Amino acid sequence: MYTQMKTKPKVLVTGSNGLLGQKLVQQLVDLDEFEVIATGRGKCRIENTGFQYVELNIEGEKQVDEVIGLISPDILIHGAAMTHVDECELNQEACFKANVVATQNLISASEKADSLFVFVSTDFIFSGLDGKDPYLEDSTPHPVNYYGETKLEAENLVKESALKWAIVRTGLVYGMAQDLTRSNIILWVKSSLEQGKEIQVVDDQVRTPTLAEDLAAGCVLIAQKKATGVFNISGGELLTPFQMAIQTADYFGLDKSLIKRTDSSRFTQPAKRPLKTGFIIDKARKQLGYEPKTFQAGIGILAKQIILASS
Ligand SMILES: NC(=O)C1=CN([C@@H]2O[C@H](COP(=O)(O)OP(=O)(O)OC[C@H]3O[C@@H](n4cnc5c(N)ncnc54)[C@H](OP(=O)(O)O)[C@@H]3O)[C@@H](O)[C@H]2O)C=CC1
Ligand SMILES: Cc1cn([C@H]2C[C@H](O)[C@@H](COP(=O)(O)OP(=O)(O)O[C@H]3O[C@@H](C)C(=O)[C@@H](O)[C@H]3O)O2)c(=O)[nH]c1=O
Repeated sequence: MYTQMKTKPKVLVTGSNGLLGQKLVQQLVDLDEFEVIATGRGKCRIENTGFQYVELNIEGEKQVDEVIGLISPDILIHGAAMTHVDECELNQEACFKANVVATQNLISASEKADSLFVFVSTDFIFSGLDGKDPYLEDSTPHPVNYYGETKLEAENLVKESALKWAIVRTGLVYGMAQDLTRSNIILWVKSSLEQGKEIQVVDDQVRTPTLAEDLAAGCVLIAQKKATGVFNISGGELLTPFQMAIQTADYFGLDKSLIKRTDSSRFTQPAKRPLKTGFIIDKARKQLGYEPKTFQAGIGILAKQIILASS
């Protein structure tokens, strides 16, 4: 279960088996400044060592109370969520439990432990219809899908709590990790083109795609500085998915003619996507010293990890 070591401040991570979670645990362990407690649903799927793993389904109020009460983390980084946006639209009860009820469980338990609560949120709290400028930390949210509604509701629970808190907003995270339960844009474009499949890709949605390692690095900076408030932690380039797909094809020398440009009126998914999101990241740059990789450099990092994973 868990052995009290109490030599360094304790950081507890939720969602450790996920894309962000695996990168976050790796960076926290490598930093060697914290005692790292990784929590996740079911068995540990992280390959590295140097941390303790505790099974924790955060939808269980009693289990959350027991684990947080026993560990009493100095910092809790809450990345766990139901992240399949379409699945969230179609199964709203499951989405509410995973994204709202679970967050309330963690808040209640953390208030007793007086932890710094770092909540990972999303650009999907915004409508994407507020004009061409990317979003600032104080922009007004208007979610257009249920996933976005639950993440906004969770943000408000955090803000209304008695906790010291930070909210990390990011968007369109891409990267490679073990046994992921969902793909991400570079991986699905690359695998589709390698299989000779034609893909319809929108060119009217705008994002600031974010390398998973950069998102993790932003969360680590907040933990190190015990920073509070809202921080936009994303890539620094505004790109459409079509532009991202073309850059991915060019990088891997794949057939660009398979990428068919479309737009949101013709390409629809079960859950509506906000049209133009993306973030201004000046506050994180100035206050945290955060500096993301370019999208090109991010693809290069993924390319190396794909080669390593297949060797
Ligand atoms: N990916 C993206 O593009 C973006 C993500 N975000 C936010 O970043 C955070 C991390 O996202 P990402 O790493 O990509 O997502 P993943 O889906 O890769 O990871 C989410 C993790 O949460 C875990 N989880 C879900 N429900 C529970 C539960 N009830 N108890 C315990 N663990 C649970 C999942 O467990 P299991 O592995 O068992 O399924 C999974 O490991 C999320 O909060 C997401 O909303 C924000 C913007 C963009
Ligand atoms: C699958 C697909 C997606 N797209 C576009 C739609 C969208 O803008 C972009 C990514 O679509 P996906 O459905 O893969 O990812 P999506 O669910 O939109 O990703 C979201 O995940 C959640 C967790 C977040 O918090 C958001 O920030 C965002 O990253 O690519 C196409 O154009 N063609 C396609 O065939």
